[in-house]
Amino acid sequence: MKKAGVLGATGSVGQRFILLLSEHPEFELSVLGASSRSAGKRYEDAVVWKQTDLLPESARDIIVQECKAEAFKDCDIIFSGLDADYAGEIEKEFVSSGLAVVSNAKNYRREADVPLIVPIVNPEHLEIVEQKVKSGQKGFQICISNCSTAGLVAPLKPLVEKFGPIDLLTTTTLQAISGAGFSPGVPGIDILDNIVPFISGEEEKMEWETRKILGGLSEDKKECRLVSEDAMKVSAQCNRVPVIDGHTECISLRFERRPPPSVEAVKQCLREYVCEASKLGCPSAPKNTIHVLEQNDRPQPRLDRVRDNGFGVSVGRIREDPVLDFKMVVLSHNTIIGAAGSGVLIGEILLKKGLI
Ligand SMILES: NC(=O)C1=CN([C@@H]2O[C@H](COP(=O)(O)OP(=O)(O)OC[C@H]3O[C@@H](n4cnc5c(N)ncnc54)[C@H](OP(=O)(O)O)[C@@H]3O)[C@@H](O)[C@H]2O)C=CC1
Ligand SMILES: N[C@@H](CC(=O)OP(=O)(O)O)C(=O)O
Repeated sequence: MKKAGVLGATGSVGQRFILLLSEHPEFELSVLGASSRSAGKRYEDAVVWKQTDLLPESARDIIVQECKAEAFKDCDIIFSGLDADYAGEIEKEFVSSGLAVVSNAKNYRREADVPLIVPIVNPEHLEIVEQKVKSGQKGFQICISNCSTAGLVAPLKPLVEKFGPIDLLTTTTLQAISGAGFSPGVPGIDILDNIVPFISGEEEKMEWETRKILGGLSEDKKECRLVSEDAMKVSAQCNRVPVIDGHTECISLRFERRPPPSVEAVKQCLREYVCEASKLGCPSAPKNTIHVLEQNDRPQPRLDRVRDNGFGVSVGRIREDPVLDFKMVVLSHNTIIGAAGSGVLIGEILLKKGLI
């Protein structure tokens, strides 16, 4: 068993890490960290537990630590769900102390030598980490994408692989409230009977991160190369809706190549896609990476977000678009494949590759 540390263990993403790691076959929950408000307390006393699954027995009595590398020095991997206002400095100290950090925070996503990973989409970018480990470097940073971006790129990857570049892409999101975190979280008065058509920074993140995730690597495999803005124009509009978990996205896209494929070919391509983590036999990898739904009123967050335990992405209403080529509705679990689940799956891939 590898020892796992969790930073930001009391938050929305942190609680999901606790659930995913508490009975994991390869990782054991070892050290938990949060702010000084929580440090020194038993996890059960520090956390305001908001998951519908019960707080796992194995986590209850762990004493929460301050997020200092010294307390985590025996961990094989660190999963971070830290508030981005504090993640930058804390994660830097962990990496420079020789620890492997897989983070949900946005702070280092734009660094060229930091892979931005959605494990069901671009695990090949972990080659950057492989180079670092081979050269003797101990600590390294991996970032997990923004949660809406994770759902968006899942169907795009197999489509681009099979049918060539997508040059125009629009997405309108309907994002769950768990995406806004728990401290303080979205007030009931703002979201009940309502939709909020603004999520700070989200549209810019989606538009930029999509180009990094679908891009390649430099020749020496040391840096990421973005798809250029000219080659792929991405436009996102983000909305907060009264759903607890699961981000829905209405997307439209155009392929550069003419003529475009048929609707049936697009569905087939998505159905057949098997992510690398599944091929490697990672325990959390989805059986079906993409679930193509045929019912005309699906996917729906309450009904479809837990497909493949939240590691699978659902795509429905795939049809021709009179403006671009195709439109479809994508649903992904924001704290599982959009956050903590991706972290755990990245950890499993690192383990299979002997990088931790
Ligand atoms: N929620 C989601 O769906 C997604 C979130 N993310 C990102 O993941 C990260 C965590 O998000 P989320 O779980 O929603 O946020 P929360 O607000 O729910 O949790 C934040 C966590 O950070 C800890 N924290 C706050 N201040 C400090 C500090 N000064 N030092 C150490 N720890 C501190 C909190 O501990 P304490 O309880 O002690 O205050 C808590 O554990 C963010 O960077 C977010 O942007 C990314 C993708 C999806
Ligand atoms: N902004 C996302 C969650 C999030 O925190 O994303 P990021 O890590 O990119 O800031 C949401 O509100 O649903």
